[in-house]
Amino acid sequence: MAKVDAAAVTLGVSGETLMENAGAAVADIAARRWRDARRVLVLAGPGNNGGDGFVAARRLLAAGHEVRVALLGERAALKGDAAGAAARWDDGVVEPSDAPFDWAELVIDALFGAGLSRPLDGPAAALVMAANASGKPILAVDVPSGLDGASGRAVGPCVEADVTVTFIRRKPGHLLLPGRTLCGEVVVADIGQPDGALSAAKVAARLNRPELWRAAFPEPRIDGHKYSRGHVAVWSGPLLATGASRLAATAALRAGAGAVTLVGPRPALKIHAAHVTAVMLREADQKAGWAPFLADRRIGTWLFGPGAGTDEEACGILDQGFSAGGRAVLDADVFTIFGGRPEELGAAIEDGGCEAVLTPHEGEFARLMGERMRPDASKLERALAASALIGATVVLKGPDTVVATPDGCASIADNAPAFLATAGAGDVLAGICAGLLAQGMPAFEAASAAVWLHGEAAREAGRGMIADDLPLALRSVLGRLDDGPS
Ligand SMILES: NC(=O)C1=CN([C@@H]2O[C@H](COP(=O)(O)OP(=O)(O)OC[C@H]3O[C@@H](n4cnc5c(N)ncnc54)[C@H](OP(=O)(O)O)[C@@H]3O)[C@@H](O)[C@H]2O)[C@@H](O)CC1
Ligand SMILES: [K+]
Repeated sequence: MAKVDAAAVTLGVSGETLMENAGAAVADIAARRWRDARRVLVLAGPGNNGGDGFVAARRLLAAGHEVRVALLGERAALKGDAAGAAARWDDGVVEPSDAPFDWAELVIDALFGAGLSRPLDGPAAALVMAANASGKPILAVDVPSGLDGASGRAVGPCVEADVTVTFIRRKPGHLLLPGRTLCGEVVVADIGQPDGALSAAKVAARLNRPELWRAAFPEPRIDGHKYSRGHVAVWSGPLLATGASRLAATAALRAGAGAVTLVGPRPALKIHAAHVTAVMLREADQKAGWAPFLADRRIGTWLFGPGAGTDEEACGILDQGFSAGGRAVLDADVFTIFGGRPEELGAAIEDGGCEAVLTPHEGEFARLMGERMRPDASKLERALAASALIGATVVLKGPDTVVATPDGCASIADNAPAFLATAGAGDVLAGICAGLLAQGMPAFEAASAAVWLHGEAAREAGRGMIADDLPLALRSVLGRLDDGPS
């Protein structure tokens, strides 16, 4: 944002104008969201976030509100645009310790934004804790004070906002947890930044929405047939662990793959046979494994991991997958097999000439990566670093699932409902992903689409859903995709 700011100034829009527009947007949203709030307390900090607060204070006063400003730091110490904004505030300011929380009906948090450089302590921490304890509605300017907008982390005390008004674009911290919950509802306001200013920032991460991948989403062709829609091979778990691979296989089919085959030992297939109809079954010869099947020219995509096990036999089957090449979705037990050895996983993927998508949750990710990650790295940074190290698309799952590619693209999802955290849901996600890859969707788009569809399917199924419900719920979600952007 600092680069965008600088580019805006070069393109003829001053910092003063941007700040005026930012403060105006805050005042406008405050007045519209809290129509009945007459008494507004603005908490202003020592930088430009505080400057936005002074602009909002002046505008709310002009609109007929009663406004008080509590300033952290000395008025004379304000610099640049913030000093200008404070100079146009004709009233006085009060000390933070005198901030009239009891009097206020709305609190505007303009203490710290993008310039937060360390955990809050002393009077700043006390003011943030008093704001949270006041029970009054809080509108945060840019980010709740104390939240790191780049990582979504709050290393010290942090404002818990009801609404956060940010500018130009969401920042990763608005989406990554715990940031998302500390922000409340996020409103993005334009502040008159000139066209072209945004290209100054290399935007690596995007919000996961259909607009991101819709153009690459596979459309069935009227002259197509089941094999032209892609064939997915899913390695089955053993006799007493077939459920996970069956969930994945069913999901791959629902995601539009033309054909899906569960491959495994006969005793496991007998269990599958009692459950599936459209999913095909193929016995893997005890010696030859699934290598002959994968060598079939129609199998372009294979999925290994859910319920697969980690014994020597499972490792051998996984090796056969790598040797077969093609597109691979690697989940669950793969991260135990390669625990602490991500470089070796990367080498196996590369040697096989595979295009791989890995779908670990946080626990599996930690197991796979061992000690390699900086402890303070954000989820976004960790997913990008692992993806670059391994040479595969990484789907780091959670309520804020990040999809990252080796060339530095990322998406962050915010649509998964809390009740999606349930047994088997991850297997369904891996299956959707495989189903989309099999239809030729590029890995980043396929993985991002799978994550979004998975979240929407859970919403569609509603509370009380279990993983078994998700594949069927995909039908309505896919149907709505045709209705245009949501
Ligand atoms: N294009 C845009 O996006 C636009 C952005 N705009 C706005 O500008 C905001 C960014 O402004 P900013 O860069 O001045 O930083 P800001 O957050 O006010 O804080 C810096 C001050 O806080 C201090 N400080 C830091 N940490 C501290 C701590 N823990 N405890 C105590 N002090 C601490 C730090 O001191 P220092 O670290 O130097 O000692 C410095 O004095 C942005 O969020 C948005 O609201 C709009 O106006 C226009 C367009
Ligand atoms: K703030």
